Amino acid sequence: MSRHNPSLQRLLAEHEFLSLTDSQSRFADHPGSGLPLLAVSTPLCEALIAFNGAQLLSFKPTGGEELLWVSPNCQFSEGASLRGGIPLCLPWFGPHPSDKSRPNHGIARTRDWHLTGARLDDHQLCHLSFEYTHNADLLFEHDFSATLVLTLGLTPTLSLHLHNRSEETFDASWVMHTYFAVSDIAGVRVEGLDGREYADKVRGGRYFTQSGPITFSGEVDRVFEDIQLPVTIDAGRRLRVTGDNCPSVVVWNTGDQLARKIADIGPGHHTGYVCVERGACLGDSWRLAPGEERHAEMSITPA
Ligand SMILES: O=P(O)(O)OC[C@H]1O[C@H](O)[C@H](O)[C@@H](O)[C@@H]1O
Repeated sequence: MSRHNPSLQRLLAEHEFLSLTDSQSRFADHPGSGLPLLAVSTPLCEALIAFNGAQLLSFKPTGGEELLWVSPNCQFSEGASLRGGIPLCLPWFGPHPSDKSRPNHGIARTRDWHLTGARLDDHQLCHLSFEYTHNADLLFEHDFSATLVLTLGLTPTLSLHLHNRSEETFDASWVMHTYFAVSDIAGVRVEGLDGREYADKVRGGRYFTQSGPITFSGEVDRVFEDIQLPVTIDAGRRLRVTGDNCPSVVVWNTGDQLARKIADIGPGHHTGYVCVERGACLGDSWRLAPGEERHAEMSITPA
């Protein structure tokens, strides 16, 4: 388990801005057996990260509001997929392309990641590196390593480095699946996709053209490819989601009906979040040759 790894113990001892905490004290009354969390406290922000998935669960700029939503029914257990924050879906997005029995959205979000680096720079930006090393197994047959670097200032930036350590070429699709906290989904608009084609997962993956901003009056599950520009969320506050090498944008909310059927969301809780995800999936997926490394970055800023 991550909390026993020597590099974590050394980094905790070296850096006052880092401490260990747990889900029971930070997310009281949530189901599950509990998880260790890394707490970050700097002059610019407060944040919580689960080693399970290297998942940013909470981010609050100093003097500002919480950016991320965590479901009141999020199950905090080792190896669970945590419903909220920014899960990293990797090395496949959605159902596995050829074997539907494998977990949705790959394996990275449910594995244990190691904190391998931490520093606070001269501008008080906190840089954290988390690593996951995958040795071929029954769920994904290729060796790879992934590094997720979180840069936390008044805003968060997440960088992904993916390295094919195997001797074969493989395809990877992935997204940073951000759950943004909103006061009511009914008033949310997602802008910047007008006129673009999307695969509508609510209508069997068929393609349609977006007209105007995306609004939410029921289930929305749209995948846009080849989007180079930022996307803006208008939810009272305005947030810009910018990607570098993140050409895919996924916009998701369950709506009322589907929320009732998903145990870790539950009746009425769809109103508190909107997912606007950036990455590389469908036709934007990555093909990595043996030894190849690729890099991508997503940042979230006020618009
Ligand atoms: O329930 P999960 O496996 O976490 O997936 C949650 C959602 O993720 C994405 O946004 C997909 O486009 C949705 O189709 C999916 O339902």
